[in-house]
Amino acid sequence: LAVGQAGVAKLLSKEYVVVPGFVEPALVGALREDAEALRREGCFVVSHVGTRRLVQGRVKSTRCISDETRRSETLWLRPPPAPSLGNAEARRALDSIVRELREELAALTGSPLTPFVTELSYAYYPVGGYYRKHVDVPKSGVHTVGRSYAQKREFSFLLYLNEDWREAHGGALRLHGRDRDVLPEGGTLVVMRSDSVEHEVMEAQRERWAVVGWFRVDAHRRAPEAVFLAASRLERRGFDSAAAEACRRVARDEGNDAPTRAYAWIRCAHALFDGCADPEAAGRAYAEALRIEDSPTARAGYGACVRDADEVRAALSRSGSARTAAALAAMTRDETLLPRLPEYLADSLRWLWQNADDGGSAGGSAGGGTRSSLAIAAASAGDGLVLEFGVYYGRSLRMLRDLMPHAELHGFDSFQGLPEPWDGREPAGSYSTGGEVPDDVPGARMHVGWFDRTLPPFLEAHRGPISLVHLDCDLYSSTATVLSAIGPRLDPGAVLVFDDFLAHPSWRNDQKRAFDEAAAAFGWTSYTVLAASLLTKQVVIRIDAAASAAASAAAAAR
Ligand SMILES: O=C(O)CCC(=O)C(=O)O
Ligand SMILES: [Fe+2]
Repeated sequence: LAVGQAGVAKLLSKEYVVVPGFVEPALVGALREDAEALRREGCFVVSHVGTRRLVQGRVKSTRCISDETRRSETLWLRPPPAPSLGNAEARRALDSIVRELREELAALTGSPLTPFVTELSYAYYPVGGYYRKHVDVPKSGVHTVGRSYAQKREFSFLLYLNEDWREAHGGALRLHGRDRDVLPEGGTLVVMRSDSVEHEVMEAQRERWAVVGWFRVDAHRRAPEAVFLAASRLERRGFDSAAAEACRRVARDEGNDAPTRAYAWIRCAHALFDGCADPEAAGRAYAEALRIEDSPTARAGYGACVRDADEVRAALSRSGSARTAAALAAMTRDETLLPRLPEYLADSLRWLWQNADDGGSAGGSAGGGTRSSLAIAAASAGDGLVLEFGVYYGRSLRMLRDLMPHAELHGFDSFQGLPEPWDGREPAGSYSTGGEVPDDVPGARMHVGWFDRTLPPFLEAHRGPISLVHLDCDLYSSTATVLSAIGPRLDPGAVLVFDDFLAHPSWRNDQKRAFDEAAAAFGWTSYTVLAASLLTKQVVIRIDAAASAAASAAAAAR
């Protein structure tokens, strides 16, 4: 299942490539049936033409239904249709094909195709349907809007779903200026450059079905290929040794400029520290970064890796960033440092000193990271259900899998990103995977959708105790939704890992507020902060006392 080196070479030189038999007939048939079923359910809409574009800072829309240009119907597959409709398994298979295709094209063309914003749809052309000559994106460099940042379509791809298509059926894809008509025969893949290949769908004499999609690039940041690949590997896989190695290669490449190399060392260190649990190697990578250029991030990271207390102090005190100063204060318990910190950091630290079981340096509050927080949580948790809210590409879920190989693991995510903007920092839609659901966490079950829809039926069906909950969903509202649903099911000993609890300006109004409200509602009169990190903002809390289940249920009902 690959376009292959030769195919990609063709794509680069001719701007298009045709790959017959790219997908096997069984899957083509399943997708075709899925599309037909979804159309019977009324999911398709009449296809539009035109764009919404930013022109001199204003949105200019030419989107409309134009019979002159196009007669067809579309069903967008991002976000995905409800899994109960059609054949969701076939759609999942399509998702992984599209993902692999994107990764292959990114690797072999060097285009930084972003995983976040692949567009994907089913297209249906009735008898008499057509799409007149057009290019999929104007060359002028304007970008469609409605996304968190501008991304341009780079490659268009088509996968046809029709059995035994003959020339007499019409409906060919005509590639203008290239003297080529492609019959929409089932399993045939076409990839073309979105901004240059003029094409047309000739009038179909038979119903015509296709998968149509676009891979996009971030138009503002065309990184060098290797840096992109390393970064995207980190984004998806997060913290494994291959990611560390990819970053190390970029860092050692003398052809890259100093900021790129320093950045790559820092990301390499991050992968080593958090994924490979190898602080010594991470410390060396941070030191390499510091040799290239001094930065608070590298200093803070270095400080979190080295063992020698004096060295840690030296690294942190020279970093010049408020957060590392706070980490230093946390380590040394030096209250005289508090007045020099921004109020939200001083406030975070005071809270920590009041609540942590060892008085504040819990879990090395200089900076534990996701892995060490989860490891501390896993060590304390029982053997009931383990739930993660906010899965993204699944990197922390993979860590949980490693740490708790026998636990029953469940991941919850809409895979459509944040439902609302967070704290002015992350726009709505951040952390979307474009609907991609990670399928490589062994034994983990995924629950796709908004928490308030997926959680109640889940809790109905899973009556056993809940031992560990990883709340990586940022928002007050999402965290509150989860805690109010699972609160009645948390017994003493249950462990909560919050990913963004502490040490950001609105911390008292985000996850902390959701926790305080749940503690009041469910009678968590006593709890222990097992670990906290002023650098990475995580907090691990074990509930030590809870009102009886009946009382909590009553509290939930109030
Ligand atoms: O279905 C095809 O062959 C081409 C469709 C197309 O050009 C488009 O949707 O932009
Ligand atoms: Fe097109």
